Amino acid sequence: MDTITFICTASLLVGGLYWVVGLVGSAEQKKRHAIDVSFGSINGDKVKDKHNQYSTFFHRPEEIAKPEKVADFVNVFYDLITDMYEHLWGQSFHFEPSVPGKSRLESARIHEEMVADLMGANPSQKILDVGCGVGGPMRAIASHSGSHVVGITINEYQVTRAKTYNRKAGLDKQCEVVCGNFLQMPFEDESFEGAYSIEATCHAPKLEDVYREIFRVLKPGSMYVSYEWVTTHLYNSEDREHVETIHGIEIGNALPGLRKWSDITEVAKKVGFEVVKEKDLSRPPAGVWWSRLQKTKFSNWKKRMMVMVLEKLGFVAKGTGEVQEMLLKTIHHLARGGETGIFTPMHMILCRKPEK
Ligand SMILES: C=C(CC[C@@H](C)[C@H]1CC[C@H]2C3=CC[C@H]4[C@H](C)[C@@H](O)CC[C@]4(C)[C@H]3CC[C@]12C)C(C)C
Ligand SMILES: C[S@@+](CC[C@H](N)C(=O)[O-])C[C@H]1O[C@@H](n2cnc3c(N)ncnc32)[C@H](O)[C@@H]1O
Repeated sequence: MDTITFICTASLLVGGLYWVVGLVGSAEQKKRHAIDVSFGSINGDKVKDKHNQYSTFFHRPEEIAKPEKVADFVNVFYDLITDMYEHLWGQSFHFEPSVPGKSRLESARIHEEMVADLMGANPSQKILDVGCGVGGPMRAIASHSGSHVVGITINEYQVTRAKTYNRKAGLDKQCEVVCGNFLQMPFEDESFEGAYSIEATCHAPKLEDVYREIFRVLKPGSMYVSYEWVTTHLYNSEDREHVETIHGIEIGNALPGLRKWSDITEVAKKVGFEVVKEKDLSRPPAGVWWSRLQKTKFSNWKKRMMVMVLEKLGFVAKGTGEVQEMLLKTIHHLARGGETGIFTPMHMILCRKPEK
């Protein structure tokens, strides 16, 4: 072997080893630049089946229309993507306006603390996090306000992750996590002094059902804040590109159907809330929320190629590439939704449950 061949072979071996090591570590061990393809929530041999199960919902739209099926399909989605999200995005599964001079994680924290400030959360209160994910916002809000936070998520794996992170952050006394459906919450009437939902109620087949349930568990006089995914006044249902973009967002994010911005207050009032404030937090002068998606696009396509090869070689679970591709397509649609202004993931509504 001549020197050049030796150097090339050695580099390929070292490079290959680097990627493979990046693939097999646990979510916490892995570095952010490794290919994020573990599925802590499901066995490797089930990834393809689960992804097929997920896609089937969109091939049979009548399935998505059945409210009782939606929770299952959302749960399958989070089994598939929770680890991937955590690796590259962190413990908060939402967007935020980018704040000049701040990193994405710092901007996310500001966006989360704003929820606590809007609710006026304080250490004497018990607050509900509706659709809590792995608890990034819950920990930020508990530390910022001193309040006790109870989170609910439909996904059992997220409950395990959230509890682990709460313990590690020393917040397990202040933060609780429950597995359950936010359409039928296992909580007493009037048992919370505040509630919030961050980019979560968009998964509900009917917004009215989740808002009514939140209204039920709040004490009179309590505040509720929500960041909603909606189409804006610029969306035109006659425009093919608009329709494609919105449908693309729904497919890649387990959404049974995006709502119009004007539906949000209407539903809040219908279930009995007073609407105190409503604002699209993505509007200028707020920094754009989709810029980071565009930056990651190219490096993600490189990862896609790598995953394809590794899947063929049997190093990663079959179906991994399909899940990754679904998320990559979503990036495109989300960014398009942001650029055209027809979609926002941060339509904020602040409500109060009236005093009796
Ligand atoms: C609120 C929701 C999720 C919003 C965002 C947190 C996520 C939307 C799209 C996600 C991602 C797309 C591409 C992924 C990439 C292919 C993978 O290698 C690493 C993770 C991604 C970057 C991932 C990260 C989270 C998102 C930006 C919805 C579900 C209501
Ligand atoms: C995009 S994640 C946002 C998580 C968290 N709010 C955050 O910002 O990090 C949406 C969350 O809503 C939860 N969810 C969706 N449908 C649900 C349902 N029917 N009942 C309970 N949780 C649900 C998901 O399990 C997930 O945790």
